[in-house]
Amino acid sequence: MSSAEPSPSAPHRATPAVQVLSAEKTYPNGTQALLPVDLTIQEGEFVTLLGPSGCGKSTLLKMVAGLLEPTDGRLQLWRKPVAQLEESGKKMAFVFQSPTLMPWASVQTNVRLPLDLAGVPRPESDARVAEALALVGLSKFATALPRALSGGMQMRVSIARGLVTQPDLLLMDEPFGALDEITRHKLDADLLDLWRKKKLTVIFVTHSIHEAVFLSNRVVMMAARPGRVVEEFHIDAPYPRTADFMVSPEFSRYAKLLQDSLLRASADTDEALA
Ligand SMILES: Nc1ncnc2c1ncn2[C@@H]1O[C@H](COP(=O)(O)OP(=O)(O)OP(=O)(O)O)[C@@H](O)[C@H]1O
Repeated sequence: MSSAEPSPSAPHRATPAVQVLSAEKTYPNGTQALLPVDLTIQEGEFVTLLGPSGCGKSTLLKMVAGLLEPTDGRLQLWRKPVAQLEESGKKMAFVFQSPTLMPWASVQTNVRLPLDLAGVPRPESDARVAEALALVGLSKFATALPRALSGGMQMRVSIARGLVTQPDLLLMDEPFGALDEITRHKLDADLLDLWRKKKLTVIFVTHSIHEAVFLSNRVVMMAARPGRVVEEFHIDAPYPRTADFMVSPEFSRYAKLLQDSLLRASADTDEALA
């Protein structure tokens, strides 16, 4: 699925897609999930949030999605408040760790759901469902029920359901965390193809250093208790990134940098607990 066209490791255009402006989050029970975070993500960037459990990765992603309000500070998408994203003519989609498919409905009905909810008429929704299924390589399974599919294929359905709305911003919370390693690598590679083809802006949450190096333009390292951003790394390797990249000295160098940073972030977390 890879194309030969060179893709810069820098974003496609210098337009901020996401601006997190001193946004912080304390849950009603008093848990300080995030100290103020400042983060700008350019249009077309692939940014990964990495860090020990409980450092606020999901909280930050949900605030970007508008699913959670910051306690203080604010967030903007294409320079508009998250709730007014539509005014910018841009769209976002959220892909969760679990595919959360309707078990009684076919693959195509599952993928069509966001379009049905938005009242998109049938001929147009049919075409868009077909395109989304083709993008994730599931055209042949349009009429199958989810239980007939493997975990990796179900995750593809979930990604197709995100893509069917033709989003500009794709938010992914550990989407491949529950999959075996081979399936995960395949989906990572396919995701990079989609990102390049559709010029998406992606924020991706993972616990995997290798996945972060393979996918990202930039990795944001976070520490816990309280959750905060501690370091950032630019992964300046060119795209397309192939299996060869994963066994290159360059890859190992980035993986070591991230591993050391993750150890520091985890030590900070342990100290906070002591
Ligand atoms: N609804 C909630 N109410 C209270 N505390 C919460 C809530 N959701 C998350 N937390 C707490 O906020 C902190 C950050 O949680 P969050 O899920 O954002 O971290 P994370 O980095 O995504 O963790 P993980 O890697 O384990 O998924 C944790 O201490 C968590 O227990």
